Amino acid sequence: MGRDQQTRKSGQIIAIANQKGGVGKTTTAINLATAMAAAKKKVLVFDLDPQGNASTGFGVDRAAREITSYDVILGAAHVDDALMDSSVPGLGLVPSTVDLSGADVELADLPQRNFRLRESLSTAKLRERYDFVLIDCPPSLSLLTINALVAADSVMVPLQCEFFALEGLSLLLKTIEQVRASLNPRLAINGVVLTMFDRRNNLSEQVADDVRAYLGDKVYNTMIPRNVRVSEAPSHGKPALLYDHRCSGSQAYIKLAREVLGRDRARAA
Ligand SMILES: Nc1ncnc2c1ncn2[C@@H]1O[C@H](COP(=O)(O)OP(=O)(O)OP(=O)(O)O)[C@@H](O)[C@H]1O
Repeated sequence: MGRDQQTRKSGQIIAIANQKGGVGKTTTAINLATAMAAAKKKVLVFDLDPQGNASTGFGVDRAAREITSYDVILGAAHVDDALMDSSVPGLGLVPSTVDLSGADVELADLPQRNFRLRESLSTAKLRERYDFVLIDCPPSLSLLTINALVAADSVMVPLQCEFFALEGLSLLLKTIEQVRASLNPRLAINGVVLTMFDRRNNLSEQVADDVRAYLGDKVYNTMIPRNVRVSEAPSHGKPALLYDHRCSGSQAYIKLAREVLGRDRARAA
């Protein structure tokens, strides 16, 4: 048994969230999970986005997604019934399909509607079985995202280095605060990851400086560069780390995983 498995009581559930679309949530879920698995961690990616891009990005064909996160969150299936092996050793996946887009309306009428995911994950004892569970959230502050924030120990926020980045962030931080106050007091901010950073663009630098001035050490030192290999990888059904592990994007996700694991060890100690 590894040293940090002896010292840490339980695995961490991390919601990867930002209500803004296209900021790198799915790309971060796929590649951070892969880099963690390469570091010998047991990782589960829970696809909670009806677009199902995390599932596609791991090469899971839509036709193969029989039991999905939709069934799990509505309580119609156990996590283990939906669990699939991904193309990465040691990395499991709960896939999603477009069915999940109807879940918000269905959840609204159910008892304990904010706690459905927490209940399903704890029934499956995922904290005892995995070092990390990464939940890929949809681009909204819907009941799905609230369920993820209620189930999680912490939130990781990918933030695209562009002009309106900070505007959306304050709404997200307010939502996290509300969830902490009423539904999940232990919810922490795991960290903010700056994505699609473009060194040649002054605006990218400016946004990164502003975010660091505003959030201090909540922001990871590692920035994910804009890199065409990262955007090509999903169409090959592979994480960027398997598609081209030497590209700058893959290397950045390996660095980010080291930083996340280092912070996790420090927290556990
Ligand atoms: N570092 C990067 N370099 C180049 N392209 C990237 C990078 N990160 C993400 N992309 C591309 O940007 C687009 C949006 O990324 P992604 O799907 O990860 O964002 P998202 O926040 O999950 O989106 P949504 O909100 O729609 O779920 C995708 O086409 C992805 O391939």
